[in-house]
Amino acid sequence: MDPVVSVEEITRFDSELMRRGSIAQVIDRVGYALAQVAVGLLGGTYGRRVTIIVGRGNNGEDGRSMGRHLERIGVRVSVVEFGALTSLSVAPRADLIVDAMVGTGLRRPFEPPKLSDDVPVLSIDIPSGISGDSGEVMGEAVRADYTVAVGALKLGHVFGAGPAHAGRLIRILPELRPANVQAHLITFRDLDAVVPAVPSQSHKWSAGVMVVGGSPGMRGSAAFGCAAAMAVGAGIVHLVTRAEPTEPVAHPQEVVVDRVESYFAEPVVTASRRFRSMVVGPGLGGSLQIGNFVRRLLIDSDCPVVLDADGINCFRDAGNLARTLSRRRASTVLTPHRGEFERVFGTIDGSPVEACRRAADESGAVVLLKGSPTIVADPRGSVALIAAGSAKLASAGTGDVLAGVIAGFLAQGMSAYEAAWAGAYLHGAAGASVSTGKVTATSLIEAIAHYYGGLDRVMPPQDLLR
Ligand SMILES: NC(=O)C1=CN([C@@H]2O[C@H](COP(=O)(O)OP(=O)(O)OC[C@H]3O[C@@H](n4cnc5c(N)ncnc54)[C@H](O)[C@@H]3O)[C@@H](O)[C@H]2O)[C@@H](O)CC1
Repeated sequence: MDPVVSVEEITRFDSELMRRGSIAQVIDRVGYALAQVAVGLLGGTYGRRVTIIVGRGNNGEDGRSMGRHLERIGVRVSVVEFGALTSLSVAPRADLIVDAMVGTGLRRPFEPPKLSDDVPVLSIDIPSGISGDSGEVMGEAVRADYTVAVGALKLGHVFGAGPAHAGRLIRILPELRPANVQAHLITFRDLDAVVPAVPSQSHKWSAGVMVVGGSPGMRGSAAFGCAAAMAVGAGIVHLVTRAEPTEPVAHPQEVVVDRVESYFAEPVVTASRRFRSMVVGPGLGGSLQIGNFVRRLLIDSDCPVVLDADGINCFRDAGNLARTLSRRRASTVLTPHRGEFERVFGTIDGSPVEACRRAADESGAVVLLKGSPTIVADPRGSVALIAAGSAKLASAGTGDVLAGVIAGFLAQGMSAYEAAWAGAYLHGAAGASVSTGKVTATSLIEAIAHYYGGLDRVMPPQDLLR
């Protein structure tokens, strides 16, 4: 897991360095490490020319320090003050332009000089003009070919326009970060380390998953959840679904279908005792009776639950949801998209990470907010960020697949927090590996089964840091 810090966290850390009088040494180390990266990119030092555009803060100081180290090893360096510059587009005599104009200290809309399109640009820490917290462009922003993150990644590397402006992200001096960072970026190594090994003594009920969902005319979602749980190793999957007596129920062949005419909690609670996890919600529909059914099921069942879609929608607000969840004896993972999240927990008008952390604290559940990146917050305060996804995943049914994957992991004994972030990473990484333009729920399930089956062989093509 790679720590990801907010601007507030890093500013506090820098102030502490200044208070201890060690900022100058730190900047010297940063400059040395940056110079090493530049030499690697330039393929040597002899005859190489680097133009460094510096601002007035520590980001600019990093640039100056880098320049001194490059000069020492024979690179021809020109340092240009950002304020004195309007254009670098006319015949820049450089092999590399370094953007050290403004880093995490960005406070107002930025107006970059025009940089040449022909010379690669390396941004120090974060491209100038990108907010270190939201990743949004403030005014205009530099489009870098390389961004060298100093110390920990910043939220702005992962959110908003940050990834698109950063180019290839390289990190130096990872130890330069505050202690007790709460947000972490999930990487392929993390998934690889937690995926459950199948125990030699296992039988199908060791990892049974029950999916409760579907209503007349809304069959697909629950079926996708079932297939996804099987793809990641669920031993047996039962689908409890409401259907008209004559209606065919689409589902994978291996799934056992318990067709009910109405949703009543008691028999489902009794049946749930054999299962290790449940998905509640996909295609369930909404009515007073369904709301009561979901509440009863959550309170009376001892199974870890992934509460998705209509399962979340049947709660009026966060207080209403928290009251029910506080009576549960097992863990809960909520998997809202932004609309579902805001309807229950209120509009996100600041940091989505903070909003998600508050929602987890308020509800006592692990909250997974789908997006780019997906955020998973644990009620104990940890936050995982998953940037493995791709825009190709925005298609009907992919959310149901995610709920099924998480339930499959829960059934194999993973904690709710771990199952949620590992599920989101696998879902995103497998989705991004599909070569067709758009990912359908069916192709995604196949990709997940393939990716999961060969975890020890596949390489992670889309991690931010390589
Ligand atoms: N652990 C770390 O991450 C460390 C980070 N360091 C560097 O320190 C940087 C942060 O330094 P500072 O807090 O001094 O902040 P910056 O240097 O990023 O920015 C502050 C300066 O930029 C100006 N500024 C703000 N918005 C502007 C805009 N829109 N247009 C033009 N100028 C603008 C301010 O007036 C101020 O002069 C990091 O980005 C990184 O490069 C290192 O120097 C120390 C260790």
